[in-house]
Amino acid sequence: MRSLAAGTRVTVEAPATSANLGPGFDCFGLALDWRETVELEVLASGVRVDVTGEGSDVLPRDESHLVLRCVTEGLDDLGVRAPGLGLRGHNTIPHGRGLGSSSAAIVAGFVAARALAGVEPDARWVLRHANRVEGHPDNVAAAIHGGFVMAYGHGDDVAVVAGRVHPDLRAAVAVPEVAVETRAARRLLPAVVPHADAAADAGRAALLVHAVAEDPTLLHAGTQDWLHQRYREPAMPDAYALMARLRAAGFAAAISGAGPTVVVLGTERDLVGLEAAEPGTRFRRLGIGRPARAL
Ligand SMILES: Nc1ncnc2c1ncn2[C@@H]1O[C@H](COP(=O)(O)OP(=O)(O)O)[C@@H](O)[C@H]1O
Ligand SMILES: N[C@@H](CCOP(=O)(O)O)C(=O)O
Repeated sequence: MRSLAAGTRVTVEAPATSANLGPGFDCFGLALDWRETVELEVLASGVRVDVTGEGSDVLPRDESHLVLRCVTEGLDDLGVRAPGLGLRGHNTIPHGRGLGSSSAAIVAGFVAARALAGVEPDARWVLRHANRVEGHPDNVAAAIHGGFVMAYGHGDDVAVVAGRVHPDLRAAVAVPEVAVETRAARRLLPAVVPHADAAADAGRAALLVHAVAEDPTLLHAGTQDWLHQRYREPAMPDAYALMARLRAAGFAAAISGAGPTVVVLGTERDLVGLEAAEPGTRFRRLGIGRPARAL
């Protein structure tokens, strides 16, 4: 196994992502223009972790840190060893809000592993590893490719197609203070759903691909879901109610990922009335995000 020289370093940036977008459960992912960076350095020995921003009060400072775990797993797979590792995380994506913080961390770790090992970037390799760690491919695929993606496959056999994004597409997110763990939100989903709901979601998912690519006027119809959001309402009643009110007012609102953030899609013009519709709520407007990359 090749050993890396102490002092080898890389900085990686990865975007926040919004998954599902209504009917695309575990398939659709949208990268947002909201990034965080992490610096990795090969040390002569030991582990050093320094974190600022989101999660800095709770994240582990040892080798169990999610980014470090992915760097180590990636290096291992590449037949490379780091005698020690230092990490400096500049975290901006809030955790457990449905904005893909864990996927950003995981993807950053695998991208960093290849850069530290001095091998060329490989999106398929990162997707395979990141999907295995995350357990669902939508956020990691969007973080790897940027823009709008459709991830598909079964288990480890995962692939992704990048969809076209209309140049005027924007997102607005309302991010609650409270976190909901993705794992907990997944446990709320039923094992069986009515055939009519599955069929309706499939139709809306197809429509959403067209709406995102060509026709933002169809975003409201295209973000309608019957398969998962309603089952998660008990874990995020306020977010669910906000989404329902926004939809009733004509906005293309959905629960972002496993929630509780509410994401609204539209052109800049479509999003103008958000604050007037929900005076107590702060919306952050975002463009579409770039792929994760070593800087
Ligand atoms: N930058 C990071 N560094 C280390 N761990 C992280 C980072 N971002 C997220 N995590 C881990 O992922 C968890 C959040 O994952 P999850 O429940 O899937 O929510 P999210 O929707 O934010 O991805 C955090 O509690 C933390 O354990
Ligand atoms: N398809 C997943 C997406 C989870 O996204 P996250 O940003 O909440 O981790 C799900 O809905 O469980």
